[in-house]
Amino acid sequence: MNIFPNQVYPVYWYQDHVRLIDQTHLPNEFAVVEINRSDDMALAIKTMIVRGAPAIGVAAAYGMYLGAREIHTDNRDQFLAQLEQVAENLKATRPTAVNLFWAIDRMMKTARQTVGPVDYLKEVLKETAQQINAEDLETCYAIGDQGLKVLPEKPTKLRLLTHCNAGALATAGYGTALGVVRSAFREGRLERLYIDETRPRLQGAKLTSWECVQEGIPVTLITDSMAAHCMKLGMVDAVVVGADRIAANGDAANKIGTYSLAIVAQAHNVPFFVAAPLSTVDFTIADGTQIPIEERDPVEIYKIGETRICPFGVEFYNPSFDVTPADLITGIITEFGAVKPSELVQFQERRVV
Ligand SMILES: CSC[C@@H](O)[C@@H](O)C(=O)COP(=O)(O)O
Repeated sequence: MNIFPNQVYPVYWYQDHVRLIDQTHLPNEFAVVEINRSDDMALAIKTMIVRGAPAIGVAAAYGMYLGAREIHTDNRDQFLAQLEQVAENLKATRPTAVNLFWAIDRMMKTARQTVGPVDYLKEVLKETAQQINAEDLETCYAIGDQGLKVLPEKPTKLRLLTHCNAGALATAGYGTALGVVRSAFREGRLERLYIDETRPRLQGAKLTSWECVQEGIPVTLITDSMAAHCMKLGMVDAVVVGADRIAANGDAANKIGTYSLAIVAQAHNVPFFVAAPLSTVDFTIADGTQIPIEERDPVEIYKIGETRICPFGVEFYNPSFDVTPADLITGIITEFGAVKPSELVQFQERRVV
């Protein structure tokens, strides 16, 4: 079931262009933007019109095809050299979510390995982007199913807590962490979802709560600083979050605030799950110290709406992600099963590219 109206998805191919749900306007306005050029896709990723690790991977795959379409040469070597430039431009948008790099590398590898004239290569790139899009949706459903197997058996109806938006909007549809919540809801296993508002960009308040309201999922919004209090009162049975990049040892980068949530969960003996596709696992890095952390414009923290909330003269630090060490994670829920962080390497061969 698609939670969006009129066969719209967060990222999808429509006739001869890509359409994106503009996530900067939700929840007040549901707008769809058309993307025809690779540069515009890069800008949409940078400005977070499209956001969330799997969704920016899908968007970047389409960005590669749009870029390929703009290259006018019949010479294969020249085509591949120019496509490399397109890839670099798209890779320079956001550094943390590895899905972006995974999708671009997969597209580049496809182009290099495909035999035939340039026009045929372009056609294959379009099909590959569409395949990445379709695969991501299937992967989310599988993560939802796998999550159901490892959520606590008691109580029958669970009170879950999530951070940021790892929902349909952050993927090709359905979601990873919110996919698990969604599956629990559909199976009658969800009492309530608590959502951290997720300072500073408020993806929890603006996006996750919007998704839940669309589907009738019972939801309570809290500020990030309330999670410990809620756990102390016994209001939370498990935490489920997404990830932007998971190292080979299971350290997981996700939206800023996830790490403190994991510490709080451990202090209260609340299981802490990370739900993510294998495209989010970066087996080339041993641990989380090697994950690049994006720093964003400080305006995100010194203004709420149009109002400045602090005096002039202060300095700012605005890291957009943090890394939760593997030992704070109860299980990593992938499309192939949920495992302890230390067991993640068993899936290495199953990762495409
Ligand atoms: C399935 S999305 C998982 C993560 O990408 C999500 O939790 C997150 O941190 C998104 O960050 P964002 O900065 O909004 O792109």
